[in-house]
Amino acid sequence: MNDVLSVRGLTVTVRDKTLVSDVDLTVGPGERVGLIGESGSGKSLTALSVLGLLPEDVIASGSVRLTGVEHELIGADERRMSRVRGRQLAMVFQEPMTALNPTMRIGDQIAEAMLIHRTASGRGAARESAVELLDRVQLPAETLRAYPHQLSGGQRQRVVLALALANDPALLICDEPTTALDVTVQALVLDLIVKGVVARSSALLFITHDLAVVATVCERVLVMYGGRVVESGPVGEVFTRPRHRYTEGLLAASDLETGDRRLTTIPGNVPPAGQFPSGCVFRTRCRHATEVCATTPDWSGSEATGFACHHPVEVAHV
Ligand SMILES: Nc1ncnc2c1ncn2[C@@H]1O[C@H](COP(=O)(O)OP(=O)(O)OP(=O)(O)O)[C@@H](O)[C@H]1O
Repeated sequence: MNDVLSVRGLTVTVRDKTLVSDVDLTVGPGERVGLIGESGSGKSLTALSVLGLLPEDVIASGSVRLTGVEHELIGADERRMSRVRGRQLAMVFQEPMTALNPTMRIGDQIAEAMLIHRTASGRGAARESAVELLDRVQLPAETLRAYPHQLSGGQRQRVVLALALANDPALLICDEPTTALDVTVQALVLDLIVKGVVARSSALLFITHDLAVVATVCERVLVMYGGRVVESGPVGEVFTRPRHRYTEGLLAASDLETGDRRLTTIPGNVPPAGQFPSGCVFRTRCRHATEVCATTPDWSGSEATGFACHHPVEVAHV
């Protein structure tokens, strides 16, 4: 099947400085792909190149193709890109206020997103869909009449998600969507993002520096370092058998391995012989506790036959 997003040889420069080098990246239909890397590694510039939202002095070259869009996205003018953004291509950034109009009621903003792209037959139908969209992100119908400043950060980000999903995009790009939120609502927003894309069979490109979040949300991951993709593969493989020294470092520094001293990460599908006393019970205990994690099977006994979770596991004696 054709990829939803195909990025080939993406290079981003500012004046004579190269910020992103020769990035290849694909996202298949309905696939959830994570893009990780330390601060300044080029994750956001890669996403902004796809969205056509780079600052004026920053230049992208290479190729970005999106399913359902005839033309090349690199170099497309704003008129063309504004038809694609919010329709085939939607985004959720870290700060929800930047995506919302402070002077417009939530209901009107969601309805407008559908009317602009002609995905609703009229204002009445658009408002009906807006109520349904808000319900899907667990916000009551009264939210339609609210202004952004009357909502909490978590509620605003759920509105932004409802807006992003309003036109059933082929691809949703999220750039650190929960970083600015209180930890208590982070898990809910992550869960709603996954549910939202799964329900629409939309593909997801998810940018974060948080490896635990990628392990929760994504199926495949690409690791960026110094503007290049240095490693990629299924999340389970990359996080348990990293091939690149930089990925090993990222994993060592992440809270996949630190925190509560009762928590440890089993490197690989089977605990190495002798690492834990026989008769231990290994139980996955995910920080994020989203539905995605709740499906992770519990495993007990000293002879592992399969261990599906790459989150920290709680080790307790029987
Ligand atoms: N407009 C710009 N002009 C010059 N350099 C820039 C510009 N925008 C970004 N950069 C540089 O490009 C590099 C990559 O930036 P980018 O924002 O893509 O990193 P990132 O991996 O998303 O980091 P973070 O996780 O901190 O958001 C950084 O070194 C940054 O300083």
